[in-house]
Amino acid sequence: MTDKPGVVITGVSGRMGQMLVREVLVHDGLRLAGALERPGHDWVGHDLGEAMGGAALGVRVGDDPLEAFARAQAVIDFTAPAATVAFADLAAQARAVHVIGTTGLSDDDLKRIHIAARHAVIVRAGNMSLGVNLLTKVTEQVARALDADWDIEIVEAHHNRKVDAPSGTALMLGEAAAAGRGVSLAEVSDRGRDGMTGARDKGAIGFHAIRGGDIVGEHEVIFATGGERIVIKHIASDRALFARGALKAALWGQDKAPGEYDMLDVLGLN
Ligand SMILES: NC(=O)C1=CN([C@@H]2O[C@H](COP(=O)(O)OP(=O)(O)OC[C@H]3O[C@@H](n4cnc5c(N)ncnc54)[C@H](OP(=O)(O)O)[C@@H]3O)[C@@H](O)[C@H]2O)C=CC1
Ligand SMILES: O=C(O)C1=N[C@H](C(=O)O)C[C@H](O)C1
Repeated sequence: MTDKPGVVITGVSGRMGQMLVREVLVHDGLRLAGALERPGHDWVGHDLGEAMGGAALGVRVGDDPLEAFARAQAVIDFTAPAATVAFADLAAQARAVHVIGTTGLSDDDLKRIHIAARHAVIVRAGNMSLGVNLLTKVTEQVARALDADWDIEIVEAHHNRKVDAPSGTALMLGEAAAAGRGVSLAEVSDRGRDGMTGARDKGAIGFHAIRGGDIVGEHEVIFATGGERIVIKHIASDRALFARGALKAALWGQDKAPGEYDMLDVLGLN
């Protein structure tokens, strides 16, 4: 059926890029409209299916985002901050829904994404899974119920290829805990202690990152006080759940007004 919204996948040779291809090919409501890699990448000009080591798909890997976005209704983007910011401008020009999974974005990057969202729908989340998004709601509620005698620490674990820390998910959970406590995360955040740090600051929200092997993604929020501890944990064991969340967002965004949205909007948890 050609009237299904067409999706372009950026960074298509990446861990998430390839997972997104597999998931969109079996999706009932979306079709694969294009695949992109950066200019000079080995896959550019080759059939996507063959580049992935399988049968030909009849989709050639391109390196021209504007040309690809013009033929699509959605762009799904799990790449790197510099690429994502450039894609946000181009997706907005093409009026395509831009689903952003990329993490490690700076405040300047977020400002540029915010500007692009004046003209198109952008759905951005550091984690596209239902479980983690639900966990942010739970974290916010628990933090609201407890006072600053309860120390909050967030521990995340990922594979050894991950380039940013804390993870986007850890930051989402930190924001949720700070919102529940009625404070600004920027003011209380304490990242990766080392050396003679002194005693813990009351009210701090601590972040710790483990990197090793092929860990897909694990996040723990610890609320600790004298004599007791509450630990809330999410374990992702399959990247397909992030890809499925992103495809859900691409479809959800089709009839929305331009603006910035997140997975809580898509999942109806807001
Ligand atoms: N929100 C969520 O639910 C999730 C988010 N992520 C995030 O998604 C991002 C990607 O993760 P992952 O797939 O593991 O990473 P990979 O490194 O496996 O893939 C990234 C892909 O993006 C490409 N890329 C990087 N820079 C550019 C550029 N300037 N132009 C075009 N393509 C570019 C890379 O190409 P090259 O190899 O040539 O550099 C690569 O193909 C990370 O930020 C990660 O944190 C991951 C999982 C879930
Ligand atoms: O880089 C990854 O792999 C992941 N990144 C996201 C993050 O930074 O939180 C989501 C997931 O945990 C996997």
